[in-house]
Amino acid sequence: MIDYRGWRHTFKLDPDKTIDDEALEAICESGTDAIIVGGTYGVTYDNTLELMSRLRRYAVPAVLEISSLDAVVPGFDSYLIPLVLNAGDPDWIFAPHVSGLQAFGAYIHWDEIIAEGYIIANPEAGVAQLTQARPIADAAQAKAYAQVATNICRLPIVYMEYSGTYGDPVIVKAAKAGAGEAHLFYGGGIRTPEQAAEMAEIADTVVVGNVIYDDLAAALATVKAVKGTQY
Ligand SMILES: CC(C)=CCC/C(C)=C/CC/C(C)=C/CC/C(C)=C/CC/C(C)=C/CC/C(C)=C/CC/C(C)=C/COP(=O)(O)OP(=O)(O)O
Ligand SMILES: O=P(O)(O)OC[C@@H](O)CO
Ligand SMILES: [Mg+2]
Repeated sequence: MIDYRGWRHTFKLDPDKTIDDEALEAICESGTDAIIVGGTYGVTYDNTLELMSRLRRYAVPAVLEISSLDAVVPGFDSYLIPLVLNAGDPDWIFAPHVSGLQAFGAYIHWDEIIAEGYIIANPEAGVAQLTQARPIADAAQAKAYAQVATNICRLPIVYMEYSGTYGDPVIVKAAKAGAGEAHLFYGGGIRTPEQAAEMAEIADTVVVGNVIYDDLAAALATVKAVKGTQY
């Protein structure tokens, strides 16, 4: 089992976006703890395989966050399996997982599988629209969702997802309080070292995504900011 509990910083690379070799090397050699490969739309077998092959030149762990059954590619160090806890369309809670087990059950190494309880808090994000995510009303509700993840579903990871926008630290703190023994990932809208450090003081692992494609130097600066943080 990969030791995600030691991760403080990760980059999330989207197979549907373009990254040249020089930028990929800078990301992989940045000192980040792991690369997560994933995205909501446009993730295919071919673009995932291509990115995985390029990532294998580097020592940094690479894990695939599965968002489509058409893009389950062997060769990653582990597989993250999202469950969207606040999905308004219940088919996003378990239906693809049942299909996935029927399709891939014989090939699964269970010690490579890590489930994540997603709480989607940016209603504008593609993933919120796809899953028809219910809005998070307030901090108390965020805490309760996190408690559902850890105390009822026994999920090892709670993922506070603000994909595309910077989150509310009050909500993230409440999710951390509810997460208990579960490991808290925070992702969304981090563009500066200050934002990275602020969320790293609350969450166990900070995930940096879209800024990689907009401003590589800003993305790289988040690593040092997170690593210098006490929490
Ligand atoms: C041969 C081999 C390798 C075997 C492996 C076996 C294996 C692991 C099988 C899988 C079994 C299984 C249980 C599969 C389930 C797969 C599945 C399709 C689950 C559904 C996942 C799900 C709920 C997806 C919805 C979207 C989602 C939560 C995506 C997560 C990533 C995410 C939120 C990205 C953010 O998107 P982004 O595009 O960055 O957003 P912006 O547009 O805002 O930037
Ligand atoms: O792309 P950003 O907004 O940095 O979010 C990171 C990650 O949480 C997306 O799933
Ligand atoms: Mg993205």
